[in-house]
Amino acid sequence: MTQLKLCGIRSKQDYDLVSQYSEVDYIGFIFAESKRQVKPEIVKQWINEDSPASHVGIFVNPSIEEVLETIDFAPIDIIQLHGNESTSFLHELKSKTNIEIWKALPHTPETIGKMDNYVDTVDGFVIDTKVQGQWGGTGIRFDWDAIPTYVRYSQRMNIKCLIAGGINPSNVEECLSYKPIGIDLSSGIETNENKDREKMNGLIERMNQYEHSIS
Ligand SMILES: O=C(O)c1ccccc1NCC(=O)[C@H](O)[C@H](O)COP(=O)(O)O
Repeated sequence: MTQLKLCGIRSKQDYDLVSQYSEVDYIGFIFAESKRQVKPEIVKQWINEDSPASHVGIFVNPSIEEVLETIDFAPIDIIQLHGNESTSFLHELKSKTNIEIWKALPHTPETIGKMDNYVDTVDGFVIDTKVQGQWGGTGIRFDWDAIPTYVRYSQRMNIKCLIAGGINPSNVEECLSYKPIGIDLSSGIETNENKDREKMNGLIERMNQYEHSIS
């Protein structure tokens, strides 16, 4: 099954809702400045460390100290970087944390070249929509005809690659038809800034329907 990451958990209620679905592989928390920003000491109280899902901490151009302090508080399995972090920063971060690091990159004609720069340093990629002045969580999709190029790249390089940006229950089957390795959603499962049970049910139902239709 396609890997599933749900991001931008803002409350214990959000966390408990998304944790109910066995299909969820990754649960993400935004530690960067955002309407979805959460504090590590609060996230620690929400996380169930026995959860089969991995917990992902999202940062934008953080300092090494900021990441270290955050993961000291919150039991984070994966660091996802959404800014302009350099490869030397990533090397240093890896040596100091020794946990999985994913680099988020906006989809542009130059993205594959950028992946080449990072591929030896990171454990995975998230390809998201480029929106001027925003780092992520925009609810806007990019041209999904590009997805197979990212899939071929990640298979060739043997590295994880999730597709993000504007995926929701209504378009998830279309997205899956491009055969991404994993997908990452935030806005598409929200109503009034909370994760929404009906949208979650719709998402999982349609993902399962798609999987059955191709099996
Ligand atoms: O979601 C945010 O507010 C955010 C802010 C700053 C950096 C990254 C952010 N989100 C990262 C994610 O992994 C989102 O899931 C991804 O961008 C997809 O979001 P959406 O288009 O809303 O589904």
